Amino acid sequence: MAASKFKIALVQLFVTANKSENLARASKLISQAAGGGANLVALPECFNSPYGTKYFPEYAEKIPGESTNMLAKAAKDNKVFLVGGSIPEEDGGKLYNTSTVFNPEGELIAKFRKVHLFDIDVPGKIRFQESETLSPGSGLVTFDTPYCKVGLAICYDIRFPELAQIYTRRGCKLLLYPGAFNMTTGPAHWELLQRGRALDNQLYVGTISPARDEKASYVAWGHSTLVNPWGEVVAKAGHEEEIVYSDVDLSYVDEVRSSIPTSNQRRADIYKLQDMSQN
Ligand SMILES: NC(=O)CCC(=O)C(=O)O
Repeated sequence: MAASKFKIALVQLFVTANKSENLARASKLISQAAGGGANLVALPECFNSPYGTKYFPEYAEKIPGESTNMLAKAAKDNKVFLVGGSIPEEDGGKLYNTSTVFNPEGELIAKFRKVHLFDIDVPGKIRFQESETLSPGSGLVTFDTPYCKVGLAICYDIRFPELAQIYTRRGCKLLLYPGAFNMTTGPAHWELLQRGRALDNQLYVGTISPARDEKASYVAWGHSTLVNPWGEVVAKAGHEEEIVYSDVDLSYVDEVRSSIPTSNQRRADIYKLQDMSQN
């Protein structure tokens, strides 16, 4: 029988422009998280490089490559499920924002390329166009653990509720979003979006941000968070480097879903959600 509780660690890594330093720090914090009892450890979006369109080509790697080799080893050495945040990936002359997941044997069990690119223009505040250098992924990705099925997406993807609904339909009880919101949208939307996805779908939602670096060209909001199926924040980081731990109680997902059974109350006669993804 599947365990109904497990411990998650959200590693809010301080990311610099030095890739080797980022990999070494990430590896150290993964070991620390495992030592703290985590069964599943997750890193932030762009954990190996600064977040910015000009950096993606410079730091992009093949998969497997230097960064994912480190992740595979860290997962195996520490016997944890490891969600490797994301890295800029190069494949076939295109660049992607890609998340990889490793099991406790160090095997790659999932690879997700950010589906919705972060292209926004908030006048006088922030303009960011990921599509200047990145291409979007074209598939949705879940992975199995002995605890539950987990749905994976990256940052801006959290703004698209259909994606979270499809993962829920596929049986996920936890959604993870490595992400790097900023000082404009972070305070306004970061927690609200997570609580919205968690409440709509009655599951756990975890987000993992880099720590805030005021000197970086893109200043991340921080505040890596875990929200429960009732829509409550159960663990939340500040903005500095830290590891946030929390228990994920899967029986609570079942309890909330049976108390307020929205998934059985949909009106398929008047609207429907269609899963077009091949994976
Ligand atoms: N890295 C991202 O996708 C940032 C998304 C973001 O900040 C938002 O407001 O959405």
